[in-house]
Amino acid sequence: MERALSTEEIKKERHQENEKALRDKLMSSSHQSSMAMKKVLTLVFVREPGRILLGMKKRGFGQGRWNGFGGKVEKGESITDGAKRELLEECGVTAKSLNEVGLINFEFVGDPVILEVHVFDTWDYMNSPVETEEMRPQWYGEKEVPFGEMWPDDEYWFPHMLNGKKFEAYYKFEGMDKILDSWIKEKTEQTS
Ligand SMILES: CNc1ncnc2c1ncn2[C@@H]1O[C@H](COP(=O)(O)OP(=O)(O)OP(=O)(O)O)[C@@H](O)[C@H]1O
Repeated sequence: MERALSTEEIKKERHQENEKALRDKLMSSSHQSSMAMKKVLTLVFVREPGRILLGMKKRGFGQGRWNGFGGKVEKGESITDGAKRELLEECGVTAKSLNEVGLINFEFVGDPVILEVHVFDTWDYMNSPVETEEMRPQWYGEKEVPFGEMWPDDEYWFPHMLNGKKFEAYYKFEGMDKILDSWIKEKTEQTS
């Protein structure tokens, strides 16, 4: 017959259980981080007083949604060079300078790839936007941004950008429409 455990023995057992739980947690998180892959992307918004340039994505990831211009940073390219290249390729605009406005990490349930999106804006650019195979550009008043036809995260961080505030944010998606978890923090510096 099993005898009752003493208080000391119970404590020891609990301690061992906690240790094991902690070990499992650490192992699974280091496992995850060794599995996790990052894809570095850019997102650029052309600004003018009171209005912002958006593009309707005509194909690929985010098709059918209004967004800024951007895409994957290529090997050997700096993030800002990648941002400028995508802006030019997607709507014919050349940014003379870019302001860093935000950094967003996106996670999709079931996908080990984390998207690290570097968000920029520019007030200093050349050429009028033109439609390309990838994007149909359109100016929107800052108060008429069509959040209903954009990525659902946009409505949370756009106000920070429109107010000239830098931010860092995280969104965990289930599918393309549902945000399960998120945080956002504003940086103290002003961008404009
Ligand atoms: C999940 N919530 C999101 N909210 C807002 N914006 C998001 C986003 N997720 C991705 N984005 C942006 O969408 C573009 C995709 O670019 P994407 O077409 O994949 O890149 P690129 O043009 O290099 O691809 P191809 O090489 O043509 O396949 C890129 O600007 C990226 O920053």
